[in-house]
Amino acid sequence: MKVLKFGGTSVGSVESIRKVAEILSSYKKKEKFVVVFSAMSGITNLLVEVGQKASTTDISYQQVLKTIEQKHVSTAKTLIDVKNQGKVIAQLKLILNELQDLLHGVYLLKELSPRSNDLVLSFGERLSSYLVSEFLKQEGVDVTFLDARKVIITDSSFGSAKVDFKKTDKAIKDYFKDIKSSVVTTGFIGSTDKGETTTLGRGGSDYTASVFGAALDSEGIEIWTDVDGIMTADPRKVKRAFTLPQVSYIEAMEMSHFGAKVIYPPTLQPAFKKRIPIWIKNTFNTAFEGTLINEKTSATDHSVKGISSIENISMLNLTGSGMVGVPGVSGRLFGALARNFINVILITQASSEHSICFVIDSKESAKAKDAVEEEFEHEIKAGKIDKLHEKDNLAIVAVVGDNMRHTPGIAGKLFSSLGKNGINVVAIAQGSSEINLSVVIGKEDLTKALNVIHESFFLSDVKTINVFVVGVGLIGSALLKQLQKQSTYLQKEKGFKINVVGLANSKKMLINENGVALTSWKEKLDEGEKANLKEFVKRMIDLNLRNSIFVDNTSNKDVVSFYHNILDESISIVTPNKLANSGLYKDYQKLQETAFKRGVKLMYETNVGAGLPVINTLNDLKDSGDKIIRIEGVLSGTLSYIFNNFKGDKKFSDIVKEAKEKGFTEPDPRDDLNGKDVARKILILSREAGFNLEFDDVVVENILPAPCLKAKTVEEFFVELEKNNNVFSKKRDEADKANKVLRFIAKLENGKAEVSLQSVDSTHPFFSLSGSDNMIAYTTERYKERPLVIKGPGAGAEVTAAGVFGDIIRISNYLKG
Ligand SMILES: NC(=O)C1=CN([C@@H]2O[C@H](COP(=O)(O)OP(=O)(O)OC[C@H]3O[C@@H](n4cnc5c(N)ncnc54)[C@H](O)[C@@H]3O)[C@@H](O)[C@H]2O)C=CC1
Ligand SMILES: N[C@@H](CC=O)C(=O)O
Ligand code: NA
Repeated sequence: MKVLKFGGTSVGSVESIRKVAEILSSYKKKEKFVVVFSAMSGITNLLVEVGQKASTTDISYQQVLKTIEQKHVSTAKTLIDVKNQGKVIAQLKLILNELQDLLHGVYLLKELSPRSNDLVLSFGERLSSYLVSEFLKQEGVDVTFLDARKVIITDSSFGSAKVDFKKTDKAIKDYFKDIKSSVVTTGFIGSTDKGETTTLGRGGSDYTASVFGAALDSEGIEIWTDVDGIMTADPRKVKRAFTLPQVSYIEAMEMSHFGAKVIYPPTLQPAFKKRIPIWIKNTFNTAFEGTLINEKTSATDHSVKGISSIENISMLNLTGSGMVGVPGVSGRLFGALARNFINVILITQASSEHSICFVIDSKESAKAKDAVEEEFEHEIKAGKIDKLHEKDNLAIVAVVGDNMRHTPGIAGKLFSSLGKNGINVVAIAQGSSEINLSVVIGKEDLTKALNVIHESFFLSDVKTINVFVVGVGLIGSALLKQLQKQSTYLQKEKGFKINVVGLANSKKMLINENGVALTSWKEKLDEGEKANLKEFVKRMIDLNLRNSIFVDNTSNKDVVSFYHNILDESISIVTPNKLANSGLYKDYQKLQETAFKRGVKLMYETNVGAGLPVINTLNDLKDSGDKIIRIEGVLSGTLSYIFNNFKGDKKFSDIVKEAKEKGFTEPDPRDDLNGKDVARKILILSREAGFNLEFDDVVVENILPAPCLKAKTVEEFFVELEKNNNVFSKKRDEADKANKVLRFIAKLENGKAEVSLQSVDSTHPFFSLSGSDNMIAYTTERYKERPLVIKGPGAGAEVTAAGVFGDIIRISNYLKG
């Protein structure tokens, strides 16, 4: 015979009771069943309140009682046909009168003993079960009502009474001998030998179902609730959590120990013991198959089955030299906690024996501290043991699964995914059963940790990368376009989804945790709020999303001033902006160190040669042990374009304008022409090559006449440049006479960097450059005779955005791995 149990929400309203009847109607023809009901949702809380009020002579208990009465009577009026209503309501009133008399007694006595409290609470199940049983009969389901107090025999520990299985099993079996119909019974309650009403404690109705199931050797128990079953993680924190079709008894125990509200597994122990399968089903989604809990997890199932968590915990640490090698310290410690009824959630002790850590509910930390310090009073006075050290605002995350046993790599995966997201692990515990691995972390990191772990273990197919983009000008907007175009490919082929969470330019900003639609980002940003960089960065940090990347597509100094803080918060950075790496050497070094310390990435391939692999190549050479002898290059797309096209047929100023229109120049083209942009690039390459240079160490030849430099705006600059065209044609003519061309060349040799305009002849490798090509030649110990050369377009929106995109992909691969 099957045993079913419906929780409070399933009998909480007329509509849900109708659903229950529908579900049970489908059983009636097939087989008999036992069905256990909880109190209507909200009623148990009202019963607690009404008892409290009566015992403190608060006469408003009568109002609460009225509310309880109304809820049941009005439900009966709607559900029960007129011809039966009188009888059913009279019976409900009879039960309610008994409650009223009881509360009157409590009111007079000004006392609510645990015994009378249990009696008060019992009315919730008695009322709901009776009412639903009458409705079922009316709907043609053949049931008999049984007050479970007649068969569930307990001791007298009121509040959480222990079932006497011998007597209970016999009573249940005896009762069912003569019963021809299905049976409706009350969850949560039992009675002592002497007939005193008791309650079974937390999750009591599940327990009732389990007790019946075990006594009747049931073929299965169905727990009907308002969710689809046991999920991989708390769906309020992990949006992509999903229902597990099957878990083992042990997995169910481990998972819901940490706060899963679906079931309270200790109450299912009697059923576990008899290996009775249990289904968790949703009253409001009957088509869904729910979760089956049975003996064994399939060998092919995920190694990690679920992730559970508990919040608001504190960690206490008992330390002291007097503990090492002294037996009995832990016995005394945990004895003191037990005597004070403090539940210990997790324990760790390092093999140095110098300290014992334990984790408890934060609410109990003051009590625990007192208890332990009292226990070790003498040792503390003698300086052998220190006072308890307390750490609050913590959370526990645990991964659980039968198949974790003997599967190497789980801990590695867990810790590396946490580490890459900057989540600090405060303590670790794994039982030798290997089916639960718990980590203690800061409470503020809980949601991030759950999502990171969930993605690592369950969604290895697609990982979310959260991107915050500042600067949506030429490069930024080209990047967004590329991101949008590649989105499907990246999800399908690379296994990550790039979620653009934040967007900002100098006027507006926008943050949307679910991702900004890249087809309409411009309109969305226009409707956004006023830009405030500090606030933007703060919100990004506060959101604390997993796998976050900050992308700076500006040429702005203020944005750079946030880099350190961003990296320190374990957020990676990608940028084409050269200012961070060409500022003071100590700042450059600090950023590198912070990124390394936090396990995140700072990537800037586009700082030199736009999308060309200039910086990555240099790092590969260096990392593989090569030594850089000389770096020589045309490092400016703008200057390359200008001099490649300055052949006498066009004015110099017009070619500069063309370079700007083609998107090669810096926002202010003077940054290119004054040699500064190239100086920054050779400085960055020098630093990457291992030289500790400052910007002022780079010898720069400026080719711009003073009036051009002084001009206040870019427009004014062009006016001045036009006036000075002859300065440039003169240089060109001189070179031409010698069969040479002008090239703006950067060089690093013997630790010295310089940039200058040179005339080169046809034997020089830079002679034949065209378009906006950059060319970089690395002469190294391994590439000594002929240098390693990188050549190609070194400026422009598409190639630069592609380089930024490449860095984002590299970081995504790293975070994913
Ligand atoms: N154009 C090219 O070929 C290459 C450019 N780069 C670099 O790429 C970066 C971007 O260049 P472009 O897109 O051409 O510049 P742009 O002037 O077109 O765009 C700059 C963007 O940054 C925003 N911005 C500026 N200050 C800001 C602030 N304080 N807060 C928020 N947003 C701010 C602007 O509103 C704009 O959206 C520069 O650092 C440049 O050196 C690097 C390699 C090649
Ligand atoms: N303005 C720069 C763009 C790339 O850094 C250039 O012209 O090279
Ligand atoms: Na590059």
